[in-house]
Amino acid sequence: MDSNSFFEKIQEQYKAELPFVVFSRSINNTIKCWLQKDDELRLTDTFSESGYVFSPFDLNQSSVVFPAEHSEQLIIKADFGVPSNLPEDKMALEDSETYMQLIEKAIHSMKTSEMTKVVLSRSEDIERPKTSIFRLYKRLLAKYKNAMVYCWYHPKVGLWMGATPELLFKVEGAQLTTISLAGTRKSDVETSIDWTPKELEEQQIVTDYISEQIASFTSSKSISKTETVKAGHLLHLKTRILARVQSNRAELKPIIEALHPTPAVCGFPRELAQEFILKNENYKREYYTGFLGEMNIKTRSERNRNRRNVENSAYASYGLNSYLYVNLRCMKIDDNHIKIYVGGGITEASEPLAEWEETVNKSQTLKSVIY
Ligand SMILES: C=C(O[C@H]1C=CC=C(C(=O)O)[C@@H]1O)C(=O)O
Repeated sequence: MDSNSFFEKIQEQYKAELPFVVFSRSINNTIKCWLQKDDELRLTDTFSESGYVFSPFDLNQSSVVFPAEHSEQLIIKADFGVPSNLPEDKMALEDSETYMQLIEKAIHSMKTSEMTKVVLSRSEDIERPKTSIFRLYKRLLAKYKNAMVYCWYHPKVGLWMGATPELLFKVEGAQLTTISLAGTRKSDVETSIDWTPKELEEQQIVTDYISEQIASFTSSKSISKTETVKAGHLLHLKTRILARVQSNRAELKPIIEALHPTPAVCGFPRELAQEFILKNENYKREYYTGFLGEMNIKTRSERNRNRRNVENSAYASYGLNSYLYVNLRCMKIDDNHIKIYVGGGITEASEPLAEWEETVNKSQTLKSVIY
């Protein structure tokens, strides 16, 4: 199937007001879609289905699933196109005061409580230009080749689009991979980055937390060196954590509960930070900083492929694979408006103005494809 017929098919689905998700996987250079055959809203809190899941930040709210048995899946080789020369951003018009006051409040609270990090966020409403959502999606794809670029739609929920740099985790058979991501800089600096102690500390909190959270059900853990990675025009600190899940069939729910929400989108300790967010942010994150992706996909894997004298088929096995991403750098789109969601990690060493500017930079990554 070529790219035109692929997108035409999704467009027809959208016109018929049927649920779909289209997403890129840069790792194997593909774009895939799931088209649900009816418009039923199916929810999950067990994460045991084989399907595509779309979950909110607050898991007390429901997660939507497109079950495999009710969906058609299509896949094409990615043709990301060339990013057009889009004008650089218009400044955020919003009043920065409210957001900076919220940061001050968090810093004050950290001085008087056990909380050491909290991720605060805000949304920005802009008018939707006449561009079709598929054009917007293709522009995002062209600009964010390393990200998981998605567009998700359900007629009873709405339309979300984003380009996330953050894997929540993937499970391939018994192999669990997750990352810790934090720290943000603009990537226009040519010289190597001198990350500040505040940024390094913020990212280390995430790595330590993840290691601890998975310790009780994994073995053979290995933690990579921390590196600087690019996400659009931003840079982040990233560490990769690998481990084996101690059972043949890795059930998703305990892993999700252990890792979501990570201190990269919530804070530390998790309960205190989550309470602070839900009480003080003054808006609903909905699916922003939730997670999304394919879960429990039966996949054939072959072991010992190099051993010529062994019949391969004897060594082929089926594992369940899941690829879940944190919903960052995302927006909710309706007929006339686009709501962009952005946030950043706050510690006691945070400077409110710099934190505000960081969220402005993050919203620019999305706005630069909208206008
Ligand atoms: C919460 C967001 O980013 C997180 C991921 C990477 C770096 C972050 C930071 O530098 O604060 C955040 O923890 C967001 O982009 O809305």
